Amino acid sequence: MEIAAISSVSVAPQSRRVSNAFFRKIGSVSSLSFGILEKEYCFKSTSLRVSAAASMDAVTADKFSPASFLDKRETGVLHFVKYHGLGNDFILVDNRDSSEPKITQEQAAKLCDRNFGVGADGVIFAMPGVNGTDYAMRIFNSDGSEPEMCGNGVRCFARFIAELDNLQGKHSFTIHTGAGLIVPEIQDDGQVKVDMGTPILKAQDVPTKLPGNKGEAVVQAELFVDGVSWNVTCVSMGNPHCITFGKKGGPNLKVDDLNLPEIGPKFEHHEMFPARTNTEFVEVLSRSHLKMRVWERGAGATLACGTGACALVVAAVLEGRADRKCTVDLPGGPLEIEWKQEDNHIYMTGPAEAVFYGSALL
Ligand SMILES: N[C@H](CCC[C@H](N)C(=O)O)C(=O)O
Repeated sequence: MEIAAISSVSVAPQSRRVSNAFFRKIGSVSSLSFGILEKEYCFKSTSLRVSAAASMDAVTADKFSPASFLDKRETGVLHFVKYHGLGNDFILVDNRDSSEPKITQEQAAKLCDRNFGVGADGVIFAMPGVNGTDYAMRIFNSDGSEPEMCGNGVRCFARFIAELDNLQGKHSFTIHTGAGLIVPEIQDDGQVKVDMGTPILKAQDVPTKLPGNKGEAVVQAELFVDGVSWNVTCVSMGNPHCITFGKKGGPNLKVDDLNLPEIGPKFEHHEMFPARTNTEFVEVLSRSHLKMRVWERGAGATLACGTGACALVVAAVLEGRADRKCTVDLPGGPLEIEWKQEDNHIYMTGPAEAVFYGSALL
């Protein structure tokens, strides 16, 4: 499959400038004059043309609007904006004109490839609202599978919409997702606070085949992985999570010592999780400070997982290890999580940042 050219220009600080002329040309993907570096790379059955403009003269970035860039409709070209939430990174697509994703799950997987594509943990589509919500969000993981929800992704989604609509300051949106209604609110300081809804604890709704052992919930239950017994608690945030603080009868986890690529897939594909699972390995630093590493369903080891951070606070409270308001340290940075007693909703607060605008030939 011809993956094709990827042209990207960093949305850089004010000091650097990008050219609308550059973006006008992207559609034709013609070789641009002046300082174009165009190389042909052939990898087995695929070939990839990468063209990257060197410096261009131009207007300042603040006169450049994402909407104008994303407005282009060349066939076979996908314009996107790359975002990340604590290093959990996504290709964001303005899909507000259709309820069908602009690209297939297979194309998404290829775009997420960090060598042959743009590189990302997933592709997120901003789509028209459903049943009166402002918008709808769909996401494809980097393996092409479609999860119900993404916490870091929905913070990026909120910032993406604000940029597209040139909104400044505090704004909140109602978003229809596979996990139901999700409401992110952009704070004055640029952080995004998200009402992530309520945790789902009923075993069969996580889903897990482990039997409920605390009412219908699975709390500190035994899970055998490769003959080793782990204590696990299972929580859904619309997507399934298996949370462990360590092996049965063993010492508390030191998450930095874990070999995630070795152990992660064994949890992800475990027979007790019919829809696979995200797995959070957690270290308790205090009753309000937790540290985690995550192996994500459909994405592997990521630098952060927002739904996972929410799920692990629920698990820590259920296991009596933590209070309802915690700072969760992820490899990419901290998230503030609160599981409110009064409404049973979980609130997550954290950053989301744009990195660059790009166009990919499909
Ligand atoms: N891989 C996850 C979806 C992304 C979740 C994560 N990136 C987050 O921030 O919540 C799944 O298949 O359920």
